[in-house]
This record gives sequence, C-alpha cells and structure tokens, in this order.
Amino acid sequence: MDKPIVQVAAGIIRNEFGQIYLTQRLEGQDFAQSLEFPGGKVEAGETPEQALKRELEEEIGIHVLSAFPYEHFCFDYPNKTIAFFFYLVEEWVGEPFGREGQEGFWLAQSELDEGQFPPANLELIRKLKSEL
Ligand SMILES: Nc1nc2c([nH]c(=O)n2[C@H]2C[C@H](O)[C@@H](COP(=O)(O)OP(=O)(O)OP(=O)(O)O)O2)c(=O)[nH]1
Ligand SMILES: [Mg+2]
Repeated sequence: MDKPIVQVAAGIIRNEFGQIYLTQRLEGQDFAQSLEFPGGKVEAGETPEQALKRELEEEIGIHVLSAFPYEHFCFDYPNKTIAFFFYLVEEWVGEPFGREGQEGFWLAQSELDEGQFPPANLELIRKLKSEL
C-alpha cells in the first residue's frame, strides 16, 4: 500500500542574538519529547507559507511578518512520507510561548543537537550549524 504524503511547514525562528526558538513535542504526539521547530501540517487549500503563519499563531502565539524559504525536502518515515517546508523567520510580533502547553525555549544556533530532534531534522541541523 502507498504511504500517505503529508506536507509540513515549520519555522526556524531566530532572534537578534542568534538564538532559535524550539518547542518540545507533547506526550501523545508522534516523536513525543523530541525537540522541534514549531509548525505543522499544511491543510487543504493552504500554501505552505499560509500554514506556517497559522501554525505559529496557534502553537506559539506569534504573528509572522516575513518568512523566507530555507529548506525543502522529503523524508520517508515508516508510516508516511513528509514533505517539509522550513522557513527562516526573523520578523514577527509577540513573544513566543508554548500556547498548547508544550515547553518552549531559546537556544543558541551553535548549541543545536540533532540527537534531540526527529530523524528527518538531521541534515537541516547540520546545515544550520555549518553556517556559523
Ligand atoms: N513541526 C515540526 N514537525 C516535525 C519536525 N520534524 C519532524 O520530523 N516533524 C514531524 C512530526 C510530525 O509527524 C509532523 C508535524 O506534524 P504536527 O504533529 O506538528 O502537525 P500539527 O501541528 O498540524 O498537529 P495536529 O493538529 O496534526 O496534531 O512532522 C520539526 O522540526 N517540526
Ligand atoms: Mg505541530
């Protein structure tokens, strides 16, 4: 049987100190307790950028002013293929917080640890660290 393909939009939210805002996935979600770049599934009728903006309002309470495509790739999980759209977000209104009860915190870009993220994030984290 063919695996479903899911589109996911997520934000690399970076402040003026070069720190990135991360959240921890909740119990009951897939990859519970993993760190993640906030974001979620693109819904029918949405562009990935629209989904990014909606998800960042819903999950961390910020209003994105501008977002730039950073990486797009597909990753095969055993049960689904995810098409990721990662955006760099450096302009927004509001102070991010875990609006759905999840932990959230700022981390220096150099301190990102691929071991704490889902497997799909490996190359992305390496790229972010290599750019410093
Ligand atoms: N947001 C996000 N999701 C990631 C990352 N890496 C990674 O493998 N994923 C996976 C986990 C999930 O299977 C999927 C994202 O879906 P999600 O659970 O966040 O979707 P959603 O916010 O729309 O939540 P829901 O309404 O479906 O519960 O992508 C990442 O860095 N950020
Ligand atoms: Mg999500």
